[in-house]
Amino acid sequence: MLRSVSRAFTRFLTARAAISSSPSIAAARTHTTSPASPQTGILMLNMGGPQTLDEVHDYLLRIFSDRDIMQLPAQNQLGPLIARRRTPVLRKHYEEIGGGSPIKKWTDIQGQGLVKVLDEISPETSPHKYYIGFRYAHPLTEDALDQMISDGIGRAVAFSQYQQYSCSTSGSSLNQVYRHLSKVGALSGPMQWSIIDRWPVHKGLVQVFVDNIRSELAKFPDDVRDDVIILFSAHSLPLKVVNRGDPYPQEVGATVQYVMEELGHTHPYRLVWQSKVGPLPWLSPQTEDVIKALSKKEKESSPRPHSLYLGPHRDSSRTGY
Ligand SMILES: C=CC1=C(C)c2cc3[nH]c(cc4nc(cc5[nH]c(cc1n2)c(C)c5CCC(=O)O)C(CCC(=O)O)=C4C)c(C)c3C=C
Ligand SMILES: [Fe+2]
Repeated sequence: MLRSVSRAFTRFLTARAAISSSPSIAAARTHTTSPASPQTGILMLNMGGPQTLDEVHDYLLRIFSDRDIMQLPAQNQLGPLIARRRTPVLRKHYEEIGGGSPIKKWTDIQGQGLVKVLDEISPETSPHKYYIGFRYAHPLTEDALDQMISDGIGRAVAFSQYQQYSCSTSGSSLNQVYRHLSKVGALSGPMQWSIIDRWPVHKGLVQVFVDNIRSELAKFPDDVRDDVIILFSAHSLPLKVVNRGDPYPQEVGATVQYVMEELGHTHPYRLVWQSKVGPLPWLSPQTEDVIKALSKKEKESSPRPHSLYLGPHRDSSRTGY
C-alpha cells in the first residue's frame, strides 16, 4: 500500500513535469489558470506534536492508526486501545516540558524565514506562502491542502522537514498528500507540484550540526576536550523496515559522515539509535546502552572519555533528527 501510493504520487509528479515541459500545454495553461503574479505555496511536512495536553490522545490515535508507520493486527481496534493506554504516559512527558510540543512554534518561525528569503531571491515565483502540514497533530496536512486549494495556489512545493527519507515518516506524509488530493479531486487541478523529499547532506544542515558541536565542545575544560566522544543519536527504525530497503539508515550515516568531514575528524564519534518502541528488534546500538557503557568506562579508565550527545528530544524540534 505504502509503496504503491508513493509510486502513484511519483507518477503524478512525473506526469505534471511532462505537462510543464510541453510548450503547447504550458501556453494553454497560462491562459486558463495562471494569475498574473503566480503564488507559490510551500507545504512544510512533518509529524507534528500536541500543542496542549488535551491533544495528546488524538495525536497518538493518529500515529497508531497509520499503517505506513506500523501494521498492527486488527489495527482499527488495537490502535485506539494502545493510544488510550499510552496517553497518560505521554501526557506526563509533555507536562514535563511545559504542557505541549514547541514544534508548531518553531515551524512557524522557519516558515516565516523561508518565505522572506524566497521572496527576495525568487521574485518571479513570489509571493510565497508557507503552510504547515502535520501528519498527526494540528495543523493537519489535509487542512493545509484545503487551504492551499482555496487560496488558489498555482505552484506548490511539498517540502519534507525530515532531513533523511524513511517510508515511515516522509513517505507517510507524502502518501497523505496524495490521498487527500485524490479524495478532493485536486490531483489534476491547477496546482503544479514539485517535491523536496530529503536533504541529508545539505550544506546548511551540515553547518548547523558543525556549529553546535563546536560550541558544545568549547564548554569542556581544555584538558579533556580532545578526549570527548561525539554521540550522534538518531531515531531508531524497526529492522523489518530496514530490511525492506528503507534508505533512512544510510542517509543518517551520510549526514554524520559529512559533519565529521567538515569538523576535520577531530574527535572519535559513534552513531547510536534511540526511541525504540515495542518488542520487535530495531536498529542498534541503543543510545542509552552506549551512554551507560561509556559512563562505566569513564569511571574506570584514565584518560577518561567524555561524551557530547547530539540528538532529538521532545523540546528540540529545531536541532535535527
Ligand atoms: C513502528 C513504529 C514506528 C516507527 C517505524 C517510527 C519511525 C520513526 N519515528 C520518528 C520520529 C518520532 N517518532 C515519535 C513518536 C512515536 N513514534 C512511534 C512509532 C514509530 N516511529 C510512536 C508509537 C510514537 C509515539 C510516542 C510514544 O508513544 O512515545 C516522535 C515524537 C515523540 C513524542 O514524544 O511525541 C518522533 C520525533 C522517526 C524519525 C522515525 C523513522 C525514521
Ligand atoms: Fe516514531
